[in-house]
Amino acid sequence: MSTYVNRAGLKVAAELADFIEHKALSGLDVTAESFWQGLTSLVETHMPENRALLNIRAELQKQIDDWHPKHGPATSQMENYISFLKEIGYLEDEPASFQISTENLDPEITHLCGPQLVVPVSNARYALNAANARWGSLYDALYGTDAISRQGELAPGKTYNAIRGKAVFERAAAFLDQAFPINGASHNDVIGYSISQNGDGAQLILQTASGEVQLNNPDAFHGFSESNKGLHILLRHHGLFAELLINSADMIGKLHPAHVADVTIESALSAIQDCEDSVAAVNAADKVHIYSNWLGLMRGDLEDTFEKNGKQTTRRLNPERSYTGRDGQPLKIRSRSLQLVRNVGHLMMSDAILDKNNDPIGEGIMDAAVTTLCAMHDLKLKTNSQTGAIYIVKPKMHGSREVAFACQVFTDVENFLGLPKNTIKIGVMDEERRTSANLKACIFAARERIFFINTGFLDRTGDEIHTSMEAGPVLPKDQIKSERWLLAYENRNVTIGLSCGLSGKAQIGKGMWAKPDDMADMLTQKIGHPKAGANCAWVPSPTAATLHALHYHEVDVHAVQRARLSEPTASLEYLFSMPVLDPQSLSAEQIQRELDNNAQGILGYVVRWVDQGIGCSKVLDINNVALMEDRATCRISSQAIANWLRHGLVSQEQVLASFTHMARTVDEQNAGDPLYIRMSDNPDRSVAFKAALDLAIEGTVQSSGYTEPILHASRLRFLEK
Ligand SMILES: CC(=O)SCCNC(=O)CCNC(=O)[C@H](O)C(C)(C)COP(=O)(O)OP(=O)(O)OC[C@H]1O[C@@H](n2cnc3c(N)ncnc32)[C@H](O)[C@@H]1OP(=O)(O)O
Ligand SMILES: O=CC(=O)O
Ligand SMILES: [Mg+2]
Repeated sequence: MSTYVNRAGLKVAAELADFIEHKALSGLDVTAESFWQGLTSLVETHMPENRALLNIRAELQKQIDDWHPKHGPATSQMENYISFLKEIGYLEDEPASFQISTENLDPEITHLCGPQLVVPVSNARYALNAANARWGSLYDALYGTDAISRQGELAPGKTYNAIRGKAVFERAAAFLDQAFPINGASHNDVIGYSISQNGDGAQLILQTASGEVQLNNPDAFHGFSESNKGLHILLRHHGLFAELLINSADMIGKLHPAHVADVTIESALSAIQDCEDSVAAVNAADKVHIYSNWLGLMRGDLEDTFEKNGKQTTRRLNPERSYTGRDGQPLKIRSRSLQLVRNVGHLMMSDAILDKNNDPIGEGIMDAAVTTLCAMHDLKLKTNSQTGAIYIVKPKMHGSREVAFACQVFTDVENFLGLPKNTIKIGVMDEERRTSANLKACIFAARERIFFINTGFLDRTGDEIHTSMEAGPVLPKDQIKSERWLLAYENRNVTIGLSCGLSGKAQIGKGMWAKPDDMADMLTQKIGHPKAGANCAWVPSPTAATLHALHYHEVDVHAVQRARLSEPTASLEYLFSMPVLDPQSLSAEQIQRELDNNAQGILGYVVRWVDQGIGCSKVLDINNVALMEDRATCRISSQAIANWLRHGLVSQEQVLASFTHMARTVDEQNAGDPLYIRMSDNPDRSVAFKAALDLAIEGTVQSSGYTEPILHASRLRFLEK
């Protein structure tokens, strides 16, 4: 339990007050008094609306729950369903045609297209890595993953496998041929890359056995530099930089016919430092930890010291990259991804601050004020945004009134912190069904500050199940994702975004690649995102960013967007078309396997959340595929079980038996973790086991099917033990 201090009528956890007054405010022209006064009035003005919005969610859900038993699934009488949604205010009137008018956005948002990395900001080591993931080694990403087959003679082995290395050279050359083609030759034919300088500047020389050749587009050569690593040659295609490192003495370079020791490419153009679904932050200490890391990123002085491969390493933010431009002039290139921060949504309350009635305040309101305050350091330093913008990603909003509410909170934060109007930009997650159905109205509500829309299909799938809980049993979770509703959702997001003028002004983003170790599969599938017209799509790691970046060289996203501009928007009928499952279509074994798979995923995720405070984990599924699990994926699995329980496909005893059985499997999988606390020895005494089970058994009554309330309460119970 926190010790509180009084600040302008609020009770603030002492450690949070200390952080704000001695760290976050230090060096800014904002006094502690004005900050606390501003926060107090923010809370007083907005908490009633925050509560009202949550009540509306519950009220609408109740009416939808009541409708289905009388009428059946939406697909059985779509017209009637749509009229009903209009009547209850779930479906809003669509605004007339308009274009967004957001100003002062960085080119990483408006023009450059590339991967968007997400990272739990609670983990400084990873957060720094994400900020530095603007550039990544293509050689490392290819060599270190299944992007190059690991079979037979290509298997990585214990020491460097030169055959695998050669396959890496060839794949890298294929990339160079695609992005930087050579007149009448291939990069595979090049035996020397060099620079020639004269009074007019620098020129790239490519030597083959049959003589000198030229890039098709000589303007793709941008500059060069020399360092103790070798000669660095800077190229650019589709706005994205790539660098060849030439060094004949290097261990890798000497094996390459043209001594290319590495190909490094621009990878994560932006990174979302996440305060939401990938973190476990349940009390004032956790929030202060998160805010401190974000402050460090915004001040540029975050560092973390840790042991890696038996060596102490200190990680810091990378400095800008320096080159000599083609014109002979010094050239600075950004080395860090553009930092965005994801706040929490409107649901959760935080007792890090209590209001005048001793009630916890909206955590989203607190995040808005504190993450903006921290980002004000960058407004002075300009090492992150070059245009004076603060980028806040706002998740889990339902409909346009909730978006308008978030924007109003931002306006008031700007006012009390003395920031120009619309300094805070909003990234609207399109991840709740009511937002997808009213997307145009949602964008309209944020039209002056919106910097992205993004299809968070994981939360969105959880909400799809929860919203139609009473319609009937849902399909197994992998099948849900290939249904027509999801295609309509993804398509509508792009076409509506384009019709509201996002192209060239803001991002249309797509969702997470949730199989962090399956890079070959990602390379095949995720090109679908830029091909659909997405400026960016989420990746779980820097390596995935480097590989996904290749897709943005292959696809000209702005051309796709131009082509899709006149495409009609998929109808609501498709959006609401998720079918109910015919229970007879699944065998008892299939039902059991789906239940076990969901139970394993929930347990594997929850046990680390509750016992160790880890909000995002790699967890094996029943087929031994490592999956990224966060609160959104846990929402899907728990809602899926809750739905089958509700419709009698599984019984409560069966669910308990499955969790008990899978707890043993999860315990075995974690046997190598010295901090791990086993569940299966005594499930009745394991807070984590109970939390996992509750998420499924109590799933139908969780607000929108969210996992946060049970996870937070369970972690707090664990900490009190
Ligand atoms: C539905 C949604 O909301 S999706 C958004 C939420 N999800 C996320 O944010 C996913 C973020 N990703 C992660 O947390 C991790 O990649 C996990 C949990 C999936 C896997 O983590 P691990 O098991 O530790 O990964 P693994 O062992 O393969 O790699 C660790 C290395 O990769 C780096 N790394 C992994 N993920 C990231 C990341 N997202 N950002 C930066 N670095 C990362 C680590 O820094 C570490 O390198 P280091 O030793 O040099 O520090
Ligand atoms: O936040 C992303 C999602 O898919 O949910
Ligand atoms: Mg989400």
